[in-house]
Amino acid sequence: MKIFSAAQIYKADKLTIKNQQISSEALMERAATGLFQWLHERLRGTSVKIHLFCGIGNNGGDGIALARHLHEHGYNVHVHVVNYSEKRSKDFLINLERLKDRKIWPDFLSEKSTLPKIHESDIVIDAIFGIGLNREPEGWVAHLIKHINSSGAFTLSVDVPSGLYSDRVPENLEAVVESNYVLTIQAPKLSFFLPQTGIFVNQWEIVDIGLDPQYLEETETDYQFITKSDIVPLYIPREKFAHKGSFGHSVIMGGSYGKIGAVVLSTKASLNIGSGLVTAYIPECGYGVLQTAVPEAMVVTDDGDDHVKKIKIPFEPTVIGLGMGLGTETGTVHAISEFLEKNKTPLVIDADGINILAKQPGLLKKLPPQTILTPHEGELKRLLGTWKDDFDKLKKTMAFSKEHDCIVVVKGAHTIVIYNGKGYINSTGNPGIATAGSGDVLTGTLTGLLSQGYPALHAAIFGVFIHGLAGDIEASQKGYEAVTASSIINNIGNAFMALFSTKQEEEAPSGD
Ligand SMILES: NC(=O)C1=CN([C@@H]2O[C@H](COP(=O)(O)OP(=O)(O)OC[C@H]3O[C@@H](n4cnc5c(N)ncnc54)[C@H](OP(=O)(O)O)[C@@H]3O)[C@@H](O)[C@H]2O)[C@@H](O)CC1
Ligand SMILES: Nc1ncnc2c1ncn2[C@@H]1O[C@H](COP(=O)(O)OP(=O)(O)O)[C@@H](O)[C@H]1O
Ligand SMILES: [K+]
Repeated sequence: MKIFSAAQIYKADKLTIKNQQISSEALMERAATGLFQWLHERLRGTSVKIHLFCGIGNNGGDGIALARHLHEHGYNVHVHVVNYSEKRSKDFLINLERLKDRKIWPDFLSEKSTLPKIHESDIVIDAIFGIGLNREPEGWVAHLIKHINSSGAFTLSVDVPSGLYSDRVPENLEAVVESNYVLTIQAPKLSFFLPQTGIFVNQWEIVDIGLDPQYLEETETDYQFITKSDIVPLYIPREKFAHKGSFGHSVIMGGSYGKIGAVVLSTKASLNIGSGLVTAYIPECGYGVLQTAVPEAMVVTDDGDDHVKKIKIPFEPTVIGLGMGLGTETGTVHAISEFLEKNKTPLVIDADGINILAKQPGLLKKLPPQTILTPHEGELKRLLGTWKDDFDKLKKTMAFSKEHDCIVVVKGAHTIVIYNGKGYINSTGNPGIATAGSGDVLTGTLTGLLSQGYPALHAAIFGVFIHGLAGDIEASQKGYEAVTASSIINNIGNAFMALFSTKQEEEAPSGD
């Protein structure tokens, strides 16, 4: 699902009006109808008090038009126009007149107004600012937003939570509506998915207003929200006469005294995602553990007892996943540097592997093309240095990925795969996955996909999705707290099954 910029949405808007020969006001009516239907299906005519806070632009226009529909169906509506500017939009004014024709008189809020009382059991519709927000709200509007946030009332935002930009972090985080639900017009916005701005969006859903399909289809976007329909086509089916050699040989390299479990997890994940053969490359101390914990895997031990210190792999692997639990002992850093200087095998690099690259950035030039790096925020900072905010972080990661021709998997609640100037935002996963070792499972997953011949970018996008889905399946049965890295591995198979389930389920264009 594409994530369009505000400028692209405005362009789609214009083209739709031209190509479908409809007025902008008719387009607003489509939005209002979609919003109304969503609410009406859930409220079913209840007498709950609904406060609509409407700005004076088209976002406000959507709100005013929605108020009319609600009123016509007998709802108890209270319309407050947030009069932050004299520059009212044409379609706002048309809808305001229609409202007045029906004898609904909004109250006009300005700097001097007393704020309306909002009871906890009321509903707030937030249509103050949409994607037209281009500066911080004035003090009194910020104050109103704080008032809404502290009311405790269920808050539904139209298009975006008011005060939230689609592409940058607001200066005053108290001047942003904390939405319970966002009904977003046509496509989600980038800010919904980043930690600093996504906190204002609890759940979201799309209201489809039928913008020009050709434009939507043909326009390239910097970011995509990756859902099941993007993932299924990436799958490589297994052939009947395939044998284990057809699915490659993964090496999982890592571990040190006290951190052998990281390699166990990656090794198991690599097997579970379908790697033909898996060899764990570990220091001597982990031999017994590995052989016992993962009988399917082979083990090659390093000369080092407690940590890796001289890398010798006695065969040619298909792919190597390295770094989990590796440590950064001087001997290990030296061994990894020496190894990377000569290595030509495709790589997935995580954890201490990334930390070693950060310490010796010269090694980045030696990485094979399209090496996959899987940093969490801390590791990414070591690689890139600091950033101003989440948007700057993405820009810097894109530049880094371009410079070194690597795929960067920025891990988080919405993991984002960055490559070739594009960002692929994952839709699966839950806070239960924020648990020790889940990153090791991800590295094993990606390694196992590369081993089977998935192109590197596909492996990253597909693997991140399956990993999150496996965690979702576990959480749906056990709750967030009980999700462990091992339980994610155990659900990889179920995640595949869910991907190809023939159960007729519609893909909901929504997220939380
Ligand atoms: N195709 C679609 O997607 C459709 C979208 N639709 C809806 O339209 C919405 C976008 O509407 P919009 O362009 O009128 O902008 P909106 O957000 O209402 O702001 C209004 C104006 O406020 C101003 N302003 C900005 N910041 C400010 C500030 N801090 N304090 C004070 N003023 C400030 C700024 O004007 P300025 O003063 O800069 O000239 C801005 O233009 C969109 O979110 C969706 O809900 C639907 O109608 C159907 C079709
Ligand atoms: N709030 C969250 N929601 C969903 N997934 C999360 C969340 N927090 C972390 N994750 C996922 O958990 C994994 C953590 O990886 P990492 O920090 O490397 O853990 P470890 O080092 O313990 O293996 C990543 O895949 C990340 O995307
Ligand atoms: K809004």
